[in-house]
Amino acid sequence: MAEPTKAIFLLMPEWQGSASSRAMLITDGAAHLREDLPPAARFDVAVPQQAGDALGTPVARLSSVVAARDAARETLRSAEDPAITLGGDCASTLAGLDRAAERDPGVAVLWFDAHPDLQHPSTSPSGAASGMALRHALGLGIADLNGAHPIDPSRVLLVGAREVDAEEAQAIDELGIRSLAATSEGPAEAVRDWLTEIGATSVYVHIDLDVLDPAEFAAVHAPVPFGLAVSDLAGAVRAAVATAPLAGAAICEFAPATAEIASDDSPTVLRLLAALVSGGSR
Ligand SMILES: NC(=[NH2+])NCCC[C@H](N)C(=O)O
Repeated sequence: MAEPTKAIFLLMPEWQGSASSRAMLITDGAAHLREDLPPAARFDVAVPQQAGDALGTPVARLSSVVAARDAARETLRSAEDPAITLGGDCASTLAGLDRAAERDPGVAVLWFDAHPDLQHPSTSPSGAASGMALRHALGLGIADLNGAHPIDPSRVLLVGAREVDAEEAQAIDELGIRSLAATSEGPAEAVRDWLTEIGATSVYVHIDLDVLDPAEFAAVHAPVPFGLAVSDLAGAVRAAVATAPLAGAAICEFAPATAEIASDDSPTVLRLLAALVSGGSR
């Protein structure tokens, strides 16, 4: 039997990085998830309440996104166990991902998302920091949001991206970022093979819930058809953490429109959490 991974949970109800007019549903979603997290391992990140200011940049609500990231960083400073950030938009991944890269330069990043989040602020169609999250993790955005420990693009695998802006397609090409289509058979095996091929010494798992097929998961702002089945996503995550130890993770964009949708879909989030800490058999 595999040893479960001991992890801490960072509840980070950040919505300011989202472009949706219904972004505040993320706050409701976070409140819902909070109840299911073990209190002893749960840390509430002090996300500003106010929308914040772009600070003269093209990034909407940048001041609040930066303040939230810094608050998460502070929480992580003394943490030993891998951290799983949840309850926020995709930019909520930044502090945990940077922490994982600081601790292990050999970390590999699995980016499960309907979008590659590789927009640069200067070309972003929305100004949403969430759509620029991976670019900043690579250290290729603006100084306010760039990671202090940039990930090498060769250590990133995009899984399930199917709504890709032209600038993002160009970046994927130029940076040589590998990707796996949502429709590909057996994502677990492909993920395992890739981690082995690049010699990953740990793995950071970013999950935007919109990577899932809308037929199986409704609690996102803007569902994108033809996504991953829940069982395929959970299986790929289990395969990943069985191949390399979990360095950290984020589960983002849980935005249930109603209490009923929240109740229907939160078990899926818990299933993904279980997969993240499943440890695998090493
Ligand atoms: N993490 C997300 N929800 N990303 C959506 C991004 C959509 C688009 N590429 C943008 O930058 O606005």
